[in-house]
Amino acid sequence: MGPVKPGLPLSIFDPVPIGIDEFGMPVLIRLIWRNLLIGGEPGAGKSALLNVLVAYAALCANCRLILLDGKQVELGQWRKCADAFVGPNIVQALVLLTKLQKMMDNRYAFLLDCERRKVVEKIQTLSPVTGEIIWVPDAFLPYVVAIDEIAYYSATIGDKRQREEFAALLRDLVARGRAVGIIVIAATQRPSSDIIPTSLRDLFAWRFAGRCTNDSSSDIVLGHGWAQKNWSANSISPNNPGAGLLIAEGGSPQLVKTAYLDDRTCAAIAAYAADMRATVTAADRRALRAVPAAA
Ligand SMILES: Nc1ncnc2c1ncn2[C@@H]1O[C@H](COP(=O)(O)OP(=O)(O)OP(=O)(O)O)[C@@H](O)[C@H]1O
Repeated sequence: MGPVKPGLPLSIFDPVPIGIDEFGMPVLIRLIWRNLLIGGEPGAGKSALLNVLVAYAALCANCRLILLDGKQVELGQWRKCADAFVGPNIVQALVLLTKLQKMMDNRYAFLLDCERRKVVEKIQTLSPVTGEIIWVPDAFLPYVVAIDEIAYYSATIGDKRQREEFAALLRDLVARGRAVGIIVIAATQRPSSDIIPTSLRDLFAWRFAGRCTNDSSSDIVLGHGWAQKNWSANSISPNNPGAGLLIAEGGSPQLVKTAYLDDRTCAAIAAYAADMRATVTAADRRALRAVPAAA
């Protein structure tokens, strides 16, 4: 594959297409400065949605990927596109999240020094060559942190102290990571209050509930009271994987059927994205996006 042409990689700052609504219209969500919680019973289509989002992120030259997957095979196809891939190993997961936490603190210190509040796609600067005003990418790239099964790390493997440490680190990343470009997308097949306490759920601005076994599980993902207003993911047919209720920009649940990438398609996109990411070095990333301010 030849060098990547300007404009070809996607941008993590753009809205991400995830599926269609009841009218067949495309549904897009903006991931930057947001986190997404995905819940639902086994087979509801959580990993499928996670794969769609990871595929998009992999195709973005301006974001990095971190993957945690206790089963390894749900996100394993994207490991060549990722800066880090952690399987069923709580120690590695803790080391990784601790590093991310440190990076988050450093990024905040940087923003404070620059008197800025959040990472942006491009900033204006003077070209050292021509002296004209140009747009260049921000000093650091966003990270998409995808976790396929929170409960595996926070309630299954390791000892109690390690599980609690995982939960605390995750909560901190979800609570503080947005402004510095850390986007957490976390899935769980156990939407119960011990895995997703309200205080953690409420930190996720975007939420997707695939079919849930009862109204209270649906409320644990979407937020208390939605089932009472007839928005329950329990009403979704078990024969309709990928259908779910999404809370995003509009603030109210919306019925969505997510896109689906089969294994072959994921493999093809992952191979392409890995190639593209290897080609687009840090310098290329700057050059790709450094266009005159008037453009
Ligand atoms: N959007 C979709 N359109 C069509 N089929 C889908 C869609 N999403 C999922 N499926 C089908 O449902 C199956 C289960 O999906 P998936 O593995 O994503 O579920 P899950 O909720 O992650 O399950 P688990 O919790 O057991 O990991 C897929 O193998 C696929 O056949």
